[in-house]
This record gives sequence, C-alpha cells and structure tokens, in this order.
Amino acid sequence: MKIVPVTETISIKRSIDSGTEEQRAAVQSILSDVRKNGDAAVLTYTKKFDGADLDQLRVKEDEIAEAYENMDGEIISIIREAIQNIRSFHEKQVRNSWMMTDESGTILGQKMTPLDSAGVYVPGGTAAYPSSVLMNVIPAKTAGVKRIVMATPPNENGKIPSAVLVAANEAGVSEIYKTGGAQAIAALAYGTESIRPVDKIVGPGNIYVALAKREVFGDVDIDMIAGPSEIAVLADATAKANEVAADLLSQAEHDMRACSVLVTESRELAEETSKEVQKQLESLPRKEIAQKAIDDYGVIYLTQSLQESIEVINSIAPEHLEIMTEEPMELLGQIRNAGAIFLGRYSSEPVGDYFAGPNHVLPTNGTARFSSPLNVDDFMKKSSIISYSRKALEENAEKIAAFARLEGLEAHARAVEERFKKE
Ligand SMILES: NC(=O)c1ccc[n+]([C@@H]2O[C@H](COP(=O)([O-])OP(=O)(O)OC[C@H]3O[C@@H](n4cnc5c(N)ncnc54)[C@H](O)[C@@H]3O)[C@@H](O)[C@H]2O)c1
Ligand SMILES: N[C@H](CO)Cc1c[nH]c[nH+]1
Ligand SMILES: [Zn+2]
Repeated sequence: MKIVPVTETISIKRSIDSGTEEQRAAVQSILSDVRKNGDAAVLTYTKKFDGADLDQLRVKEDEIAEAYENMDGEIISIIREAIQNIRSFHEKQVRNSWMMTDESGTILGQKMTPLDSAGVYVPGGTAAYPSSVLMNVIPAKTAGVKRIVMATPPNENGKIPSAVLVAANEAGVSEIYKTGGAQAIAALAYGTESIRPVDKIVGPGNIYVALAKREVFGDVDIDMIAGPSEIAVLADATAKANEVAADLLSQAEHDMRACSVLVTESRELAEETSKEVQKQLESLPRKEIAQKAIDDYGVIYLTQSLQESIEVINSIAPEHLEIMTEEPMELLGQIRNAGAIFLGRYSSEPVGDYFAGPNHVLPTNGTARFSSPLNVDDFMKKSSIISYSRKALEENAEKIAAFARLEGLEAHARAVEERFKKE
C-alpha cells in the first residue's frame, strides 16, 4: 500500500459509477418493456441475463423447505442469533406517534405509520449475501411493514442460494421472486401480473440495478445508491499492524473498487501495515479482487498528529471507521462524518457486517457527511396532526388571514374568516 504524507488538502480516490450511455439505454428499454408486457418481459430477461427458464417467478413453499434441508443446523442457529441482535438494536430506533395540547384546546402531533409494502433487492452473482437480507428486511419488519417482497436473480437452474432463502424466511419476508437487474426493479416499482407493486425499494446491486433504482425514484421511494465498500482506520502507535491490515483487507475483498485507508501519525505503523497487507493478501481466496482494490484505491495517510488524523477522517467521511488508538472512546465526540464507528481492537469491522446489531447498509462515497445508516425511519412515514378548538382559531384568525393576504392568497384568508362571519 502506498504511504502518502498529508498535505493541506487530501483527496480520496473513490469509484462513482453513473454507467455508460449503452447501460442507461438498456435500463430504459427494460423498464418500459416490463411496464408494457409484465411477467412475459420479466421471464424473457431472466432467461437472457440469468440463463433460467422459469415457469413461474414466485418461490414456492417446497423450495424454502428444501433450502432448510441444505443448510447446516448450526449455521441456522447463528443466523437466528444474528437476527435477535439486529432486531433488538433496531427496536431501539422505533419512534412513537405523539401529541401535545395547550389550554386553548389545540392539539398538535405527529402520527407514525409504517409503509404498506417494501421491496428488498438481493444481488445474485458470484457471492450470496444472506447478511444483507437480514439488514434490509429487519428494519422494515420492525417498523411494522406488513408486506415485504424480495427479488433476487436465480442461477441458470432457476435456483436461489439456500442461505438467502433461509435468511429471508427467518427474517419474515412475505413473498420471494426469482428475478434480478433492472427487470426486478421495474416489476417491484410498477407491478406485473404476478408481482404487486411496492412503496419503497431497498438493497444494493450492480450498475443495472442502481440505474433502474434512480429511474423509478419518484414513482416509488428508494433507500440510497450504495457504492463499493469502504473502510478507514484511524490508528496511533499502539495499534497492531497485523490487525489493521486484516481489517483493511476485509473490505478490499468485497470489490475491485473497494476503498481501504489507514490514517496514522505513526510512520512505523504505516510501514508495518503496508508490509502486512501484502503478506496477508497472498493467502486470500479472493486475492485478485483485494489486490486490485488495494492497488487502485488503497492508501496510508501519514499525518503530523492525532488531531490531524481526526481532521482527515472527517474530510473522508468513510462508510466504516475503525478507531484503534489508546483511548478510542475519547475521540468519539470529535468524529462528525462516518457511517459506522468501530471502537477499539476488539471491534473489527466484520463484527458489524454480521452480528452486533447495527445496520451494515451505510452511506458510501462521502455521503456520510449528510446521510445515515439504513434504519427503521426509512420504512415509516410521519403525518402531522392539527386540531384547533373554536377558541384557538378565534384568537388567531386575524393573524392567519393577514399572513395569507401578505402572500396574495385571498381564498386562504376567507377560509379562516368564514367560520366567524356574522349572518
Ligand atoms: N453495499 C452492500 O452492502 C453490498 C452487498 C452485496 C453486494 N453488493 C454489490 O452488489 C453488486 C452485485 O452485482 P451482481 O452483478 O453480482 O448481481 P446483481 O444481482 O446486482 O445483478 C445481476 C443482474 O444484472 C443484470 N444484468 C447483467 N448483465 C446485464 C446486461 N448486459 N444488461 C442488462 N442487465 C444485465 C441481470 O438482470 C442480472 O440478473 C456488486 O457490485 C456488489 O459489490 C453490495
Ligand atoms: N461490508 C458490506 C457493506 O459495506 C456488507 C457485507 C455483507 N457481507 C459482508 N459484508
Ligand atoms: Zn463486508
């Protein structure tokens, strides 16, 4: 990994992919085909892109039963324990409706209502991500969403990985459909003969999925457009190079465009970590992916002080931040921009990916400056409540009417005055 002394401004290389002209045109055409031809179009694209010849899109009960038979009982217990942790964390996020009253009889409040339905996209491809099924489904379930629909591409035999089916069933998905890419997003957004449309679509995916989500936004809500994984480690001389290197590689193995960064004032740690990364890379099954990510996007920033390291971290605004310093908790207050913050050497990033409870769907590409991890609020709407008594309106009618006339809106003013007109 290259070691770069920090100059006045730092600029992190990240991959922001808005697709080629060709990809954008392909997505447009798939979306309009699915809107026009429904299931027939979805089945045709599933054959074309995933190689699966399906007679129906919906996963049957016996396929879920078969998935359980294929899974090791111990792994199912681990999934169940992770679900409990994720659920209890997200239950803390639930916000209740509230009301306030005053002596004039005015009642004001906020009513919290879960979305009626949510669609969860689960990527297919080489890696199956049952953990992402849990992270997308559990906040929706905790919010009280009744209908949770999952879509994921099948393999060429028309099958979905058993771990994904079991995770979906354990987390409480209501319907599962075998379809991926832009056609899945179109079906979830606009509906087909066999898939009823949803209110919001969440979940990561490749460029076709991302472009389709951007396109349908407005007709339905979406969560975010997640970029490749990122990790930044803020460390001082007390950190262990082998542990820092292992954590940097944990995200590098996700994607050739993943971004792994170490920020430290210790030259010795910087040099040791750089060597360790190379050493540990050699034995990784996904070595090619991790090596490319480290070569293209990996960097070690060498600073003059811990204070400067903190400033660098805030300007990177990483998806994951690990603090490996003597007193990590003491620095927490100074961190303004990070999706998830892992404190101390026993809080390695994968603890959060799989098990601890907080969501692993996090803002990437510097968007932690203004956005948050996926959470229960993402699946709830707020409605304002206003109930004025006669006394309250009488006392304020003149002020409201005057404000309306300031905006030249006479009908607004009269609507209020109408209540108190003398016959
Ligand atoms: N941020 C996270 O938490 C997270 C988790 C898991 C995966 N991911 C990301 O999700 C992505 C998964 O990508 P994937 O491709 O493996 O699976 P995917 O399910 O996102 O995409 C597969 C679908 O792409 C469509 N497609 C493929 N080639 C096409 C073409 N030429 N024209 C039109 N459509 C086409 C097909 O419909 C296919 O079903 C990766 O980038 C991975 O890094 C992110
Ligand atoms: N670290 C990923 C999000 O950036 C999530 C994930 C899923 N599985 C393993 N990791
Ligand atoms: Zn991960």
